[in-house]
Amino acid sequence: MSVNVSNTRFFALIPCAGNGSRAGTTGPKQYEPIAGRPMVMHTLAAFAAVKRIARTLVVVAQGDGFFTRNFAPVTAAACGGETRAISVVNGLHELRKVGADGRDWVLVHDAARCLITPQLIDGLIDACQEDDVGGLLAQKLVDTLKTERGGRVAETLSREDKWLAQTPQMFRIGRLIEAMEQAGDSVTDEASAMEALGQRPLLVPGGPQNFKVTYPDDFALAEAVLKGRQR
Ligand SMILES: Nc1ccn([C@@H]2O[C@H](COP(=O)(O)OP(=O)(O)OP(=O)(O)O)[C@@H](O)[C@H]2O)c(=O)n1
Ligand SMILES: C[C@](O)(CO)[C@H](O)COP(=O)(O)O
Repeated sequence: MSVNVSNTRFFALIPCAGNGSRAGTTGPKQYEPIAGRPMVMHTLAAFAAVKRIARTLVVVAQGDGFFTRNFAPVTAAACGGETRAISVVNGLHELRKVGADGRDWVLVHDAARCLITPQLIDGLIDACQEDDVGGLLAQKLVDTLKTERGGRVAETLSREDKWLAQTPQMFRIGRLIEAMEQAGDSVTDEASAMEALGQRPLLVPGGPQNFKVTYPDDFALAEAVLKGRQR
């Protein structure tokens, strides 16, 4: 059964309060320069280009002065928590405080996925806006999948039904708050919180370029892609 989409709005929530401990940077990785500007500014530029997004809220760590200094055209809330899940829940409550309705949609997207494009965001909205549950960008597994025991292969699994979860992940704000609060502080994405409520989010093909900058080598790759797009 599809839902009435006429009055619902779309919000974006960008968790940006991590330390980037795997990235090997001196400060939080999301502010490292990539292709001429801080990583998170590429992420925000993609969302700014999607006109049907009513408002973008960036969740930063307490004491983070980046958005004050940079006067970025976004709302920043210093309500980041110990884990990504806590940052997201706090951000969702902040969205409700600034006027979002529980039935409005939210697209939660990692600041660290700075190669997201307006086309991918629009594609996710188009695919999910009439769905009862919502969904996420994801990438079908291309490699052969092994499990490991003691440094050796334990088993080769079928890759036919395996996808890598990406962001944005798009759900109704009210239901997502309920799901995230029940799932707890260590859940690693929004879809798994919804799954724990018995929901089956839509898998919407993203792309290999929408990777999360996580390890030191990822910065050069992200820079090459962004510079390629600027040409
Ligand atoms: N407590 C946290 C942890 C993460 N994030 C954000 O969630 C996104 C995905 O997290 P990840 O890439 O794992 O970032 P970090 O937690 O910063 O990295 P690491 O695990 O290497 O420390 C990032 O945009 C990050 O800033 C957040 O808002 N609050
Ligand atoms: C949400 C996410 O980017 C989907 O792949 C991922 O789960 C974030 O996890 P991390 O452990 O914070 O890197």
